[in-house]
Amino acid sequence: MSDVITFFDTTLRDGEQSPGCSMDTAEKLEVAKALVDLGVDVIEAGFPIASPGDFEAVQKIAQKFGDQSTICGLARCRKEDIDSAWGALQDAQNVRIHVFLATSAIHRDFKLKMAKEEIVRRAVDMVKYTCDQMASRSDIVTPNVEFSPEDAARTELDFLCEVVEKTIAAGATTVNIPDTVGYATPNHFFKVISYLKENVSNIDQAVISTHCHNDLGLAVANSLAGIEAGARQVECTINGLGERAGNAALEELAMAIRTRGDYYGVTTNINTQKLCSTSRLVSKITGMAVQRNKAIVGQNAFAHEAGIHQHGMLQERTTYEIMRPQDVGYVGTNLVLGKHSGRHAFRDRVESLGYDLSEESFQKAFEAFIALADKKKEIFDVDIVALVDNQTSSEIEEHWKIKNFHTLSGTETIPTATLELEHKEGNIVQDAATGDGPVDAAFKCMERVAGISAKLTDYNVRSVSSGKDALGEVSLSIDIDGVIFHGKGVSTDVIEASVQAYLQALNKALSQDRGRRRNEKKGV
Ligand SMILES: CC(=O)SCCNC(=O)CCNC(=O)[C@H](O)C(C)(C)COP(=O)(O)OP(=O)(O)OC[C@H]1O[C@@H](n2cnc3c(N)ncnc32)[C@H](O)[C@@H]1OP(=O)(O)O
Ligand SMILES: CC(C)C(=O)C(=O)O
Repeated sequence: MSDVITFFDTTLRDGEQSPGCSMDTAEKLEVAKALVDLGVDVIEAGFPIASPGDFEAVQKIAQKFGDQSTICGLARCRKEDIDSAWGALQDAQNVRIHVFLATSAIHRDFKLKMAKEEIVRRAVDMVKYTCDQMASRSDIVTPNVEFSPEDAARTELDFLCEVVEKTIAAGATTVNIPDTVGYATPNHFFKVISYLKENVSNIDQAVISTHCHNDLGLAVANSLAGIEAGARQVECTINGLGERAGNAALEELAMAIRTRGDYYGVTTNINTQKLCSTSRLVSKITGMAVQRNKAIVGQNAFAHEAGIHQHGMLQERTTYEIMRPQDVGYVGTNLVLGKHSGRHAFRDRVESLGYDLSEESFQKAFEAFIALADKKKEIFDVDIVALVDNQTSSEIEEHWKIKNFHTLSGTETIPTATLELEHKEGNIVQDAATGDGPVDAAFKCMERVAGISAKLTDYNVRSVSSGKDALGEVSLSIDIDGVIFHGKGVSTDVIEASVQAYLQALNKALSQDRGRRRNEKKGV
């Protein structure tokens, strides 16, 4: 049987220490519920002495969720802190008190101004005091007490061993080894945990835990190195929130352990399918956006845009994916269509949207897609539907085709359009016209070239997708000799879409032999 790693989530305590991420009690209860559903083993709900609000949140979370997860409160090595933590937790089931005291020379000398002996004495006394408080409840046989030598990663190893050994002897059931300032590297952290395992005589009486900060971007790597060395609890936060650059990200640790179970030989109780929804909830509540390329829960975490990758994915997903998106509850598009995409991915999407195109139509749609992708950052399904629909409806006989057009408009300018149209028999005609605006000028110009006089009866522009590079779809109707013809055009440029739509309607009219009045003039 492989060991199960205890997941200790501190989103509500260390995570809340991220500037701007404070949560009120109602928000903390919502996050706590999500953490319970996620399968987190221990929830550090707050630092009760810090404020009445924190006290209340820890108390309410413990009362509400203490039967489903272990709820923990933080305390300095001070009686008033421990009393406060116990005050918040004492009426709930499955509770833990987490006491901490810094041990590194920098913290001893400059912050606490305490000698090594005082540190040991205070840590031992306060662990014992905590155990005594908790044991006052008749059903608590072994008080659940965690001790953290703050800044352990920068503490002299022999002194760290002494503190850890004595606090375990005083009753700590978990010893947490914080890399408080994110100074460690994986090999270094592996050595610290290994050293404790080899040199602390009673180490087997407590669970070794990691608490890694991300100042060098190594929090997850260091936590994994800790697991390799024998740690069996990891402290982490959703989305890697936390003081400064944050803590080890829970979602990354959970998926690293799951994906590389072959290597670590351990498991977790995390219901990984809830990772993305929990991440979204925490992001919404704290207002801290998740970067798009964030591992596991970022919008791009399972998105493939490059044609070669998409082709590989369509043959066999594992060519470019080490995890299944559904295993983390990812909702999004895997194959993102953009300028780097190829025919395979485009065909796959077009087919999944329900189209069965002839080879010729597919080719034309693909060319239109590539042209659009050059102008637009992201192509959505609605864009493809508009493109293909436009393509299919333009399978009407093209008497005239746009070669190029140019419009001019402005406050001091007479709106003018210059067009070059190609007739189906090959001759090219150029003309120009003025109008009320560039669209009207272009319509008049097309009528002159095609030799048709039409009346615009309806004209609509709508945005197909969102963003400033969204596709505009123009649909219009023209009346020629009492018969109505419809046209549709799609482009990121609404004037171009208008020209396409108008010409489509004119072509339909010409197919019915309507309105040919002046074709002779153009030699057609
Ligand atoms: C590494 C970590 O993340 S530890 C957790 C950090 N989180 C927080 O600090 C958030 C909540 N903190 C708070 O609300 C406040 O800092 C409080 C309520 C805890 C204390 O507030 P204050 O009494 O005003 O003290 P202040 O924060 O200015 O200074 C910290 C005091 O705690 C002492 N202290 C720091 N760590 C410890 C410790 N582990 N055990 C005992 N005393 C400690 C400091 O020496 C200093 O003592 P002093 O007031 O006698 O000089
Ligand atoms: C309280 C301790 C565990 C802490 O947050 C740290 O050292 O970073």
